[in-house]
Amino acid sequence: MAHIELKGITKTFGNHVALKDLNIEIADGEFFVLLGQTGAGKTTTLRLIAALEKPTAGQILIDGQDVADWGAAERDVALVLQQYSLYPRYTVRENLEFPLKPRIRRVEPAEIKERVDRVAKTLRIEHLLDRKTDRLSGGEMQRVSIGRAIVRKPRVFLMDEPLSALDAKLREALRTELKNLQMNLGATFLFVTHDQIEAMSMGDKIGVLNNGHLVQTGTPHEIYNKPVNTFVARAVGSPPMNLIDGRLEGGEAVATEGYRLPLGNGHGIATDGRPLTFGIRPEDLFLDSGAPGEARVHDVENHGVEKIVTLRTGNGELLQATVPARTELEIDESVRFSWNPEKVVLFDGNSGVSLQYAS
Ligand SMILES: Nc1ncnc2c1ncn2[C@@H]1O[C@H](COP(=O)(O)OP(=O)(O)OP(=O)(O)O)[C@@H](O)[C@H]1O
Repeated sequence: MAHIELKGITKTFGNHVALKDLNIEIADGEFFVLLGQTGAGKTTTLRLIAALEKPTAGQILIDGQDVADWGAAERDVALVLQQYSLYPRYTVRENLEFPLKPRIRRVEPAEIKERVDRVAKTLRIEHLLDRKTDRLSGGEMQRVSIGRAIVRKPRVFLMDEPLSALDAKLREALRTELKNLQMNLGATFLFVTHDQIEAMSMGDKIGVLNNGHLVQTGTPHEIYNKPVNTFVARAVGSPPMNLIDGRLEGGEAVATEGYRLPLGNGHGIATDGRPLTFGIRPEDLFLDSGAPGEARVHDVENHGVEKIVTLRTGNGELLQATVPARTELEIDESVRFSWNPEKVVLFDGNSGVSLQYAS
């Protein structure tokens, strides 16, 4: 197990800056998720920690030691990729034994057997041990890939979108299993994904990466409820946070559209007239015949326990609200809406930075 620290890491490829002044601290035994869109720099971060790339600037510390001169073996990290890197002609058992065979590790045959059997049991692949890996399903192959990382008992697990090639149901099941596994092993995990649901459901901490910059680090609760800017606000939550442009006037949020909604206490730093973006989660926007906002029903999606209603305001702005499934709504029906004033997040209208964090 290990504590990892990236200090001021910059990585350039020619003129292209893949990572810029990245600072991340991952505690011993923590499940840290790096969330970002394609090209954000997620894989590069993992490759730097795994000693497959060298940083252009900055330091990587493992348990407080600068590992700049350490090779992959010395760093003792396991990398699990989206594509299963298994030997197809070998059995599952042989694939699991493989990382323990190099002479450098000197693991005794009896211990190899014991470790492989234990890992197979943990991952529920005991019945597959004698099967060739090219005869496995995608989910089984990914279990074996994870197993190959676990048998080695590495200090750190680096996982590069290991679930993204699987179908939705399997992904959901493996998400839970992987999280349980990490808790049982007490291992340090750095898991990268572009899937915000994966990030929210698995991470003890999430780091949101945008274009090589780490925009925010926090618990899933902090990232969801206190996004530092409108980028993070949009990156998590499904449907995403509603962002409404407007300004503050006498304690009310005045949307550019013309409707006014109340703002609760605790928003004292906002001055009248300043351009603002009001952020409100769909679960905090509600329909009520006496409410001040006017809109028409643009779309209704039935999700079983709830409905997601898209409202079209006077100027054609689209807002989303989650309402109980029993709510009856017709497309184009005229409705009134308001929000929970305590849940509104205010962002500067120009920079998009949350006023909670702005100076
Ligand atoms: N070896 C390389 N040479 C040149 N550019 C590279 C190299 N590796 C990565 N890059 C660039 O660095 C940026 C970050 O790439 P990286 O693979 O880390 O992104 P990512 O977040 O993992 O994306 P994805 O989700 O698509 O895998 C991208 O713009 C990519 O094109």
